[in-house]
Amino acid sequence: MIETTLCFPLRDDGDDADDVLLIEKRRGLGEGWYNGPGGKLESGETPRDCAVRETREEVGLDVRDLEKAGELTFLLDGEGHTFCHVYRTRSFEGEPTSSEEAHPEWVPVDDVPYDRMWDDDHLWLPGVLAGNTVAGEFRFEGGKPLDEAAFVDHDLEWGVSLGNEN
Ligand SMILES: Nc1[nH]c(=O)nc2c1ncn2[C@H]1C[C@H](O)[C@@H](COP(=O)(O)OP(=O)(O)OP(=O)(O)O)O1
Repeated sequence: MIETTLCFPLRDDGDDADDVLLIEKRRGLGEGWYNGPGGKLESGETPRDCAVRETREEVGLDVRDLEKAGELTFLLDGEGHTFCHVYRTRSFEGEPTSSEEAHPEWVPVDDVPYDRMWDDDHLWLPGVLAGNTVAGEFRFEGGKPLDEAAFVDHDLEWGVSLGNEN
């Protein structure tokens, strides 16, 4: 199974609500859709280090103090395809900048474009952005690539204890 990360930087919008930093993905899996910065673990890398590296590479933001918010398993035709570690943070330095991989955009958490994201995101991302923790399994069918397969069903567990060691 491919091991991946997603990181959701949050900032106070100055009006008692939050913005989240999303990217419009410019290439690879999920191209053209919005998501958090993130990607595949390199060999020997911890998930947390991967989330920090990918966020720096994709949007030029140095994130710190990542809080583990979710563990998601994506199955394709009954087999494990991707395991994804999800983080959020309010601690970062720098200004988001576009790269070849991603175009960043601060978006109000109540205005996340779920219609332009993976079909599973509206099920778990609102809770993650509200501070909850989640473990989820999402089943896709129809063959590779995953972003052309159909999302068929899922199981979710909220308020899970994820520890902070990875
Ligand atoms: N169903 C799904 N819902 C979701 O929100 N994110 C998903 C997802 N399935 C995969 N992802 C995320 C995990 C990971 O951050 C990203 C895919 O990883 P990568 O960006 O590394 O993939 P790429 O094919 O672009 O890889 P590279 O060619 O190495 O850049 O998509």
